[in-house]
Amino acid sequence: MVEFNPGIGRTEGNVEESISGEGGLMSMGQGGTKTLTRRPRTALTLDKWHMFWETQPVRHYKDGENQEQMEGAIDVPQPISDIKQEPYNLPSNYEWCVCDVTNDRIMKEVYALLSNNYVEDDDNMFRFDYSVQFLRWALQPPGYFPDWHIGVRAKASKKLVAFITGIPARVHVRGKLVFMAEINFLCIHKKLRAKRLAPVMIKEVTRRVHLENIWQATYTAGVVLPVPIATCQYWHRSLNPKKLIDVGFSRLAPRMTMSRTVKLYHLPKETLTPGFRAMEKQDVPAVTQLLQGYLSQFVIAPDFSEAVVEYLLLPIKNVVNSYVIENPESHIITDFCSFYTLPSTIIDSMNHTQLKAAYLYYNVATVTPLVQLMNDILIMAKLSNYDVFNALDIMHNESFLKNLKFGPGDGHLHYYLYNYSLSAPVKPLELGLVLL
Ligand SMILES: CCCCCCCCCCCCCC(=O)SCCNC(=O)CCNC(=O)[C@H](O)C(C)(C)COP(=O)(O)OP(=O)(O)OC[C@H]1O[C@@H](n2cnc3c(N)ncnc32)[C@H](O)[C@@H]1OP(=O)(O)O
Repeated sequence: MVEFNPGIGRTEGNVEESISGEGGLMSMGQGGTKTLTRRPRTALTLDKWHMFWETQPVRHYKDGENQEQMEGAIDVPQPISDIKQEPYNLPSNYEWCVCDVTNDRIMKEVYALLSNNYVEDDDNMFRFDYSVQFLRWALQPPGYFPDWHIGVRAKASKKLVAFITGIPARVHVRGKLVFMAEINFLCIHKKLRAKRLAPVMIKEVTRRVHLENIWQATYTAGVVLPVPIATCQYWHRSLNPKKLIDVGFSRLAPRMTMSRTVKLYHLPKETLTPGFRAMEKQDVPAVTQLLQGYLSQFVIAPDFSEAVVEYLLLPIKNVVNSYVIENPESHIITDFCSFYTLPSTIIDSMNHTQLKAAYLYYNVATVTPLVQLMNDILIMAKLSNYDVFNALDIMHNESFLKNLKFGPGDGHLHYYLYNYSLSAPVKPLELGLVLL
């Protein structure tokens, strides 16, 4: 999947070096097809020397991939008073800032940075286009810490050039409740790449998380770092095949015409399950119960309180869509499904600027067959003009993907834990956690 080109060598103007004295190796990736799986252009391989990651409390390849591991924290917590009180040093022409996500002007800057510099597919045809509204939702869950929304600015121009965020999360790991940070939206302006700024940003967010007495984190990435706890695959269900083919997201299959393809992906105009409707505030306790019951079977899953369910899963237009099935007679909520909205910019297309993608989020099917529930959610996405519906092969998703005409993408998404070792790797179907 990825290729390491060892010939690239050491880089100039190495930010991390100026702080920690380490050198800077860089690697280049190869092209692929169309899944955007948080894979930056510089891809990494298993046997690469990870100058930064080698120093971190994560599992390392030298530990032996299949060797039995201890389960639990790698490093014990330090006393808070021993934690470095000052931010890490940046090169002299840059400074830290907190990005106040409630501030429209600052969010415009964050949006500009991410929409021009965040994750692209290997061929640089598509780039994630997280909306301001989505970012606000993703970054302010109950109990969030404003100073975990970290920016780096150029001192002279004050231009925002890099970003990383954390949010607090309660996660069950093999039945044990662990307080964690979910780290996301690590982004460095294209002109500042390969200067070892990322390790400094990761160390700074780690420091701020530690100051809240939290010692574990979880994150996902398209790159292979030491060492994924699980590797998942994205699957894609065409909703608007003509546009997907036009913009190069998918190809016409051999011996298929456009009109046969359009017919193949046709969906009914109405959902099929009686009692299918949008989730409302009054459903929060029932949905929480459904989720808690369902998610308890997975090795890694969020601990959803009613407050978190209300925050994360009540529908917000163009951010998150959630549906329940209410039994028409008993009025009991028996099933739940949801997706979030993450469009991508189509980088160089004559006819289209944006790909509207829905990403499967959390589902629980207790009465309705999961495949039927998923068919209904596809119908809802189609009715709302999404172009494609994406799903990972986690939880029980594999059971319906092929049936509902999802096709496998080329990209993989790797899940990671920071400062937590698992006794064995986790299969995608043992994962009950979706990171945005
Ligand atoms: C307790 C609390 C703990 C909290 C922290 C938990 C950990 C959180 C970890 C962060 C989770 C983020 C989750 C997401 O947001 S995943 C999304 C990541 N973002 C993108 O892909 C956007 C486009 N790319 C970029 O903006 C840059 O290429 C980034 C910023 C990714 C790297 O910038 P750049 O290309 O200019 O590189 P560098 O010279 O500064 O630094 C090179 C070093 O950085 C390591 N690297 C490269 N990519 C990633 C990556 N995605 N996660 C972790 N490490 C990564 C790399 O292995 C090397 O270290 P080593 O191999 O030599 O050792």
